[in-house]
Amino acid sequence: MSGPVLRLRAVERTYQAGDVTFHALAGVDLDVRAGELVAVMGPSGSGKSTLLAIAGGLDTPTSGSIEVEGVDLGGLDETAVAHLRRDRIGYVFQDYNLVTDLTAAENVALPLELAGGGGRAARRAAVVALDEVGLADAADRFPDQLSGGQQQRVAIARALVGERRLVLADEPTGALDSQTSMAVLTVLRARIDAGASGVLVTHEARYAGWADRTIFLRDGRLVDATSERDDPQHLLSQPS
Ligand SMILES: Nc1ncnc2c1ncn2[C@@H]1O[C@H](COP(=O)(O)OP(=O)(O)OP(=O)(O)O)[C@@H](O)[C@H]1O
Repeated sequence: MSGPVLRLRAVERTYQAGDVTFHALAGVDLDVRAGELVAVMGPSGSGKSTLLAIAGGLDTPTSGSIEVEGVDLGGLDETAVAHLRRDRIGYVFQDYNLVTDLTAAENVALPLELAGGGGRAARRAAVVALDEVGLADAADRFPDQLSGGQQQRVAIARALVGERRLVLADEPTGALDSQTSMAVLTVLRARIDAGASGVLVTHEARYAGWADRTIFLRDGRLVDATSERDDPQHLLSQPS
């Protein structure tokens, strides 16, 4: 397809506290193309996780539109959004979110099995996905037998197994040391270079450097963006 994999237009998310309306997101536009990784940076409370949750159909905007591979989420009922999320979108959480009593392969196969794929085909696809993240040997291990970095690589394999081409990662390196973070980002970058699209929320400029461009949120607004492969460090020192 030629259009962006993810398209946000005029996205607003407000919370009501008595008479006061709080704008967690105040009109955000964003396009992410196939093969592109966009980093999202900004101070605590600036709306990064809200943006990701809305992009992933986990939260609903107060107004504005979200399209994933040309499908407008606003035109779908709850079940259809859940299906689109399961089939098209991979979400990577800071704390991995693996099912503890399933093996690595079973964790990765889970979204395919939930989508009605046969157990064997799902298992095969899972092993291929684990191989791509360098963990084929760990297929039969349980999460508590894997290091943090290995668990996060399993989570990335699970996020991108099957037909899903959009990965939304909310501080996936937050719980990892810097060497392990590099290994996880290398895997994520390779999947993007192979044609996936990604959004990476991070607090750290050195990790944002793995993205093609960085957008910077402040008080729910996009305040600046780097061009391709710019060093995002200057955005952090930008005065309010
Ligand atoms: N359910 C909610 N009710 C009220 N306010 C909320 C709710 N969820 C988020 N917010 C507010 O929206 C704003 C944006 O939150 P969000 O979690 O998106 O920020 P963030 O940039 O991801 O922060 P951090 O870097 O600390 O994770 C915050 O001020 C937060 O308090």
